[in-house]
Amino acid sequence: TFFGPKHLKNGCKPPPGPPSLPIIGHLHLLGNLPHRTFETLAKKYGPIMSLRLGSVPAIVVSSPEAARLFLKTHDAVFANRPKIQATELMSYGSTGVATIEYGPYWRNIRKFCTLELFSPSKIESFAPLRKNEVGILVESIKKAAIAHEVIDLTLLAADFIETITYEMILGRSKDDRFDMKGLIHECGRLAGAFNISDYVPFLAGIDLQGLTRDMKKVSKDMDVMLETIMEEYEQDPNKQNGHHMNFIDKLLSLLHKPINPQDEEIHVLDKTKIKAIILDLIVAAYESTATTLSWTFSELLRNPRVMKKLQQEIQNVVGLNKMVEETDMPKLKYLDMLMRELFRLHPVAPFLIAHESMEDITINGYFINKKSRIIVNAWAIGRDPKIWSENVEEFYPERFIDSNIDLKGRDFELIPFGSGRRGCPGMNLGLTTDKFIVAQLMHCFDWELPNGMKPEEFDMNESFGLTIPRDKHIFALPTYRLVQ
Ligand code: HEM
Repeated sequence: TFFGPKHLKNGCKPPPGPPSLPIIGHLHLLGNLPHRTFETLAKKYGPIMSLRLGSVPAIVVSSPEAARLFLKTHDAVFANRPKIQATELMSYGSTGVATIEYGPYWRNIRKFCTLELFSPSKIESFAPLRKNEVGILVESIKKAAIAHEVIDLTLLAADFIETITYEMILGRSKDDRFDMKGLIHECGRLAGAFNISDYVPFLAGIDLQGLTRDMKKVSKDMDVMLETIMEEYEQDPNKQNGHHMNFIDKLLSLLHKPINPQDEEIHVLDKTKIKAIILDLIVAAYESTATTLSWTFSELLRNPRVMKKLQQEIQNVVGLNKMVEETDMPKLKYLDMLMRELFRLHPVAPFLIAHESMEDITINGYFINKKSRIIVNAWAIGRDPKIWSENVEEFYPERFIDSNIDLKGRDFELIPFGSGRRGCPGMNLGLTTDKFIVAQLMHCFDWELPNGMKPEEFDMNESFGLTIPRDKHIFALPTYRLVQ
């Protein structure tokens, strides 16, 4: 079998796993929703489980204790990202901040992004943008409410996130020449797919699933968009050259210069590297934030009790005669619990982003090969009845009343943003945006399902990619509820 004697090291075996087939290993087991398949398999084989994806060894991690071992105790060994066809083709040879291999260049670009995009003062500096755009959104929903029109909430939320992503990262208003959100959505689908070409190399040329073809197309379209944006920037006579520079200005001002002149290894930024950084950022920012919103609205529509309780809390703190401000957020304790509950059930990146081991290592007596694919099943951890009691499937924010379990990467029961070196640097930015828009839309409107649909009939089907988007859009009927 695959796990023959050569895989024994110091008498240690690889972690347990199901029997595999020749050549394809376990690829045939995955199904359409692999996070669910892996959850079922881990119940039988344990929280550190071996799989073989064609020729690639993979370890599936499915408990808080195991996640702590991989993302904290031995974080440095697992801080690499695998090079897969998706990142090679769609992220300029795996050179963006989320896809690049672990090392000094990654550290420098991550530091740059943190300083220019994710720091508390930068997040704060985008507050007027969020406020303005949420205001516009509320006005448009108000019109629909007056006309008793059902609205596509998924689309409105996606447009909102697209607009602020453009402003924050690309430093410009949304541009109707490009379907950025469509391209990003396609990137997410392709980057999350288990691509046979990655695992069974001799089949790569055949492109059985048609993924290579789709990746080439989306990367070409993305490149046209990024090239156009960068060219227009360079030709813009008003481009900033003082202290009000935005993210893309700052990045472009480093063109042909080292990103960190003090570093022992000098990495000069060229145009392709800049495109790769931007691309990874817009994909990571848009897809996760928009998907989170769509699941939050889904759970609220399906659980009118929770929606009412949230509305009541905001009403008590803010009052019905004005809109929510971001400064109200720290007072909204129920909203905070609600978001933790949301990420427990819907960690939008079910497997985080794949990690890869950089050396052979023995963990809990199990031998793990260098270059193993590490799949942390954050989705399964959120639904483990041993951690969360029997009502795991229920959307019940009150479970956090007496619980300090937080979602920021310290508590391994709840890791929607991952943890450790490769954990999400955009966490606070994403959370700030999502919480504000959820609070505002629930405060300004009552929401009902269309055509007398009952909450329990509301469809919660998922599709699968790097994130788990809803299968279908959400339609709902708003009623304005503020007195002004
Ligand atoms: C609700 C919103 C968000 C969620 C749930 C989320 C989730 C995640 C997860 C699970 C990872 C992978 C962690 C790992 O592999 O261990 C990640 C990585 C990343 N996220 Fe986020 N994210 C969100 C928002 C954002 C935003 C708004 C940005 C940027 C503006 C962003 C930028 C990134 C980047 C650059 C990485 C890669 C980090 C690295 O490889 O070093 N994320 N995110």
